[in-house]
Amino acid sequence: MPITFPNKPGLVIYLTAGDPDLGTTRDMAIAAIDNGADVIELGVPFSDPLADGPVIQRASERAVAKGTRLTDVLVICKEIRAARPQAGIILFSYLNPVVRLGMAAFAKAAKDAGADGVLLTDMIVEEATEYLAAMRANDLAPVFLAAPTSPDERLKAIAENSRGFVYAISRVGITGTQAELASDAEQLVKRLKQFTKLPIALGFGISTPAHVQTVAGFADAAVVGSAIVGLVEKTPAAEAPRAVGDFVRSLRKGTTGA
Ligand SMILES: O=P(O)(O)OC[C@@H](O)[C@@H](O)c1c[nH]c2ccccc12
Repeated sequence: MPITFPNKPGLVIYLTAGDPDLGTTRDMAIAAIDNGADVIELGVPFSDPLADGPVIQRASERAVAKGTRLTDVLVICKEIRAARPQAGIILFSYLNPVVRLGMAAFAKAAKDAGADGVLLTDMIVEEATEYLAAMRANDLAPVFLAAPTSPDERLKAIAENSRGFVYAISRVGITGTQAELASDAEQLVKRLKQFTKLPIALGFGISTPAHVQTVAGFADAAVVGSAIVGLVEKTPAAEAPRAVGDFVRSLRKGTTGA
């Protein structure tokens, strides 16, 4: 399915799959969708998550320690797809687990699992020929990350090769919550808009309803990761889906979304 953002602004929710366990991740994804998430980023846990701040690193460690593998994440992807046919689902991974499976096999498995798109954090657009071919062959949307430090010609390549949306990183550094949204963010979204009509989703440091409202002023969607993963960390598994659903609903307060 093509990725769409029915709500204004769009809301993308990141979950580390397998934390606290795969069944709970599935139920949290469904609760997030039912409370206004347009797109779920289903994160494949990885032992060396370079771009991640401490909250997501800890979640990844817990999920890896439980033995969560890419193939397990594909299983819950399929379950989420079956439960909520209309939602956007992006498989979110570092390159390493994907390369181990093989790019072509991964793309086919992602399609079979009902994913709409893929985001590989450490895949750079300049080296993406095989990846892009595999995405195209399986009608999957490749999403690339754009950073405030990227020069215009990189932003252009990122925008032209992304499908579904472009992920704009609000600041240089690692994932994690912060009090104020970075001032670079609006400028980056403007620069990307020169090169594409695709929706621009802004991520890194968005954790409150006020942040989401601010983002709505200049971007098409907000990505929320660490705030959700941190909530999951401190909530007993049985209560986590409801807690995530309530939090997602609160993020929408004051917006025109669901
Ligand atoms: O955690 P934050 O600051 O809310 O940012 C979203 C982010 O977590 C999610 O999209 C993400 C998780 N791991 C990443 C690695 C690279 C880029 C983005 C990500």
